[in-house]
Amino acid sequence: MISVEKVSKEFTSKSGKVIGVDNVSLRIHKGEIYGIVGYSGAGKSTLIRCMNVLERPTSGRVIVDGVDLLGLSSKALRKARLSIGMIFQGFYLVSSKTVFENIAFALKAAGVDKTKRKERVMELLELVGLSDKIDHYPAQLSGGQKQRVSIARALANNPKVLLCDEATSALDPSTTKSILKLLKKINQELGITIVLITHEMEVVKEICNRCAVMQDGRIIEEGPTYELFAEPKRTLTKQFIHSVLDFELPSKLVEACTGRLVQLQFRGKLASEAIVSDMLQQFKVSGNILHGKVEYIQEKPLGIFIMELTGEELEVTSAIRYLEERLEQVEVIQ
Ligand SMILES: Nc1ncnc2c1ncn2[C@@H]1O[C@H](COP(=O)(O)OP(=O)(O)OP(=O)(O)O)[C@@H](O)[C@H]1O
Repeated sequence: MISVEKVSKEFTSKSGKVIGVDNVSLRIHKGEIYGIVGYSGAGKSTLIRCMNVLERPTSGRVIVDGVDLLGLSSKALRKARLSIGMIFQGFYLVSSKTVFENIAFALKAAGVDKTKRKERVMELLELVGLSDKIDHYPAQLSGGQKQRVSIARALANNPKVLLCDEATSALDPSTTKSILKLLKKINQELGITIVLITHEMEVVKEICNRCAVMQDGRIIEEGPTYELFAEPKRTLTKQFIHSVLDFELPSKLVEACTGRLVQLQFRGKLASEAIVSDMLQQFKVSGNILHGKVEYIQEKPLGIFIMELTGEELEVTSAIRYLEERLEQVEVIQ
């Protein structure tokens, strides 16, 4: 659906040239929710803005739904952009216009007649759950409601793609969840391909089928979300994953441990199998779970547990080997 081919974007500022995006190639498939994660300044906004040519790449190609956007005239580009909706962290609603007018404006700009506009706005407000706010002004809405209006506006002309530029970054965690749920519904029910950029791995974990990690204008790692969480390769990816999955034991607790501390990772259906209890039955060791967490990523479980194993040295070593043979990841941490 979206093909970004060797795209670079260079800015010229007073202090010289700045590279926003550095030779990025990406393929985003029809119907998926694709996340791009990175810290501030990584180039995420520039990259997503290249996808609808709000930012014109210095080099490379951007193809959306088979159309090479950089080869289009201004008029043809305006038309092509109707199939690419976009929402932003700051909502960008017109404060002097009501919810109805904010959404109807996008339809009017696309030449939709008055009766159809009314019908479509009602339909969109129903979809985003704001039918009762049709005559409200943006100032009378919460942040989450404003984002719902901007989603309705972005969907007004039936786009095939929705680009989300830090769409939940200004929202509290529970409002973030409700907006992510709405995006998922839009993806599933309307089949709209969604690209979102974020600095929060939690957002990626929640809804993205695949994701990319960006640093210094480049994509440094990419893949299905579950695989990235289970087996991150790059240091930065690990840092992002740890913000969701990791936990630290209090140092006093670690110091007081007399046995061996192991960190176990369970993946997929293995998470529900009784490997640990089998191990405890087969070896003369006792196991004390000190910490544990199971995250569901794309509905597949990924669990991490820290256990203290105590017993005769040989038994503990054999028990660890038993676990190593059955689990994807076993790390002796002390
Ligand atoms: N219009 C511009 N002029 C000059 N430099 C720019 C411009 N826009 C972005 N940059 C630079 O390009 C790099 C990437 O910025 P970008 O905003 O894309 O990053 P980001 O990952 O989206 O970060 P943030 O989340 O803070 O917006 C930064 O070094 C930034 O300073």
